Amino acid sequence: MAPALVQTVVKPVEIAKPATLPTRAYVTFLAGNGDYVKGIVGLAKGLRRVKTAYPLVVAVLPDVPEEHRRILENQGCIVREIEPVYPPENQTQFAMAYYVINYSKLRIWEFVEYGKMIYLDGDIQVYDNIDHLFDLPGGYFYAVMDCFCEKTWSHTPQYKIGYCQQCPDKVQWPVEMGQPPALYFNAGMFVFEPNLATYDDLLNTLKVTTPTPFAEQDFLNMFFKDIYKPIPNVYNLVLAMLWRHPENVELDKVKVVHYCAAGSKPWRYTGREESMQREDIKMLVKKWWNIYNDESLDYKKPVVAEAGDAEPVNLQSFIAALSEAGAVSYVTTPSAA
Ligand SMILES: O=c1ccn([C@@H]2O[C@H](COP(=O)(O)OP(=O)(O)O)[C@@H](O)[C@H]2O)c(=O)[nH]1
Ligand SMILES: OC[C@H]1O[C@H](O[C@@H]2[C@@H](O)[C@H](O)[C@@H](O)[C@H](O)[C@@H]2O)[C@H](O)[C@@H](O)[C@H]1O
Ligand SMILES: [Mn+2]
Repeated sequence: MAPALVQTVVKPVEIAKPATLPTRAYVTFLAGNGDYVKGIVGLAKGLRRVKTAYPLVVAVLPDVPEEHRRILENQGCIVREIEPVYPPENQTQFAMAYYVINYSKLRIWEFVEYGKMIYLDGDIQVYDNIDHLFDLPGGYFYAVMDCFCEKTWSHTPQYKIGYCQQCPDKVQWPVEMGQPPALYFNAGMFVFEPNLATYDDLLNTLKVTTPTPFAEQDFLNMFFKDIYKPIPNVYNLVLAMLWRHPENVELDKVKVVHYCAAGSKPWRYTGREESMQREDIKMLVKKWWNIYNDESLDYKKPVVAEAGDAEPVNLQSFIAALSEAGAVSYVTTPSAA
């Protein structure tokens, strides 16, 4: 006798709604049609290598060519165009002339579809998973303390007296110079919460703030001074630390490397600049290239099964599985035959 026709009545299963976790993402910034796009491809592959659970958003200025945007999308990045942000008219000598474009980073506070983001410069590589930083308590600005010992700081009083926050006891801050500088972070990596009110406040404050040599890094340090919380150097190794404060670096524990020292950008590395022949620098540049060239780390678009090519489902085992889940009660009806 033909098996009784099974008429299934599928009850909607009450699926507990997950608590609305804030959406999270890494975000970086790309300007121009030059070779920084390689930095961001390397970053995207590096994040995949450490199996991050979150996407990488790339805020691109209008001058980033279509071809570069395609390259980044093909590496699984979410490409978002932003408008440039310029500081007020000024005569400032930036530490690097191109720093003026870095103010455009401020647009990322407008990405409010994300509850929490980790910003990473395009010349950064992530060698260990740092997703746990998204669980840091809200309401603060987290970043790693910078170093004042490179020539790029020669315009500052701290450089002139040899004071650095990385070794505050080596050269005491003289009483006659007032308060030592507030803790100062490197703006190549930070954990922040996009927020429209903060965004408006940032842009309005920028309009009335005289630009200074480290451009948006100085500005962000001033703006977030009261809620800035330092996090360990392992989350943003400013390369100069290797020769300026080796006592503060345990290279095998470093999770994030920031290729910001002059001549250290891996995709432009020639080894000619000062300190660039160091064995640790050569090792870190090679490490970056190994990831950049590793095709197994390229993005693979998820295959979406077309309706036609779905595997035939064994209805009985499917129903049995549903009934086990209590989702289905079915009534047998006399067979048609
Ligand atoms: O021509 C440029 C210069 C800078 N940047 C972006 O701005 C960030 C900050 O610049 P950079 O890292 O060169 O500053 P540094 O950390 O070396 O002072 C870079 O990492 C890139 O993400 C860019 O996309 N194109
Ligand atoms: O626009 C200003 C930039 O200032 C910072 O770079 C500097 C800073 O780290 C100095 O302390 C180093 O001496 C120097 O090498 C390095 O380039 C940020 O990394 C970058 O993202 C960006 O904010
Ligand atoms: Mn950088």
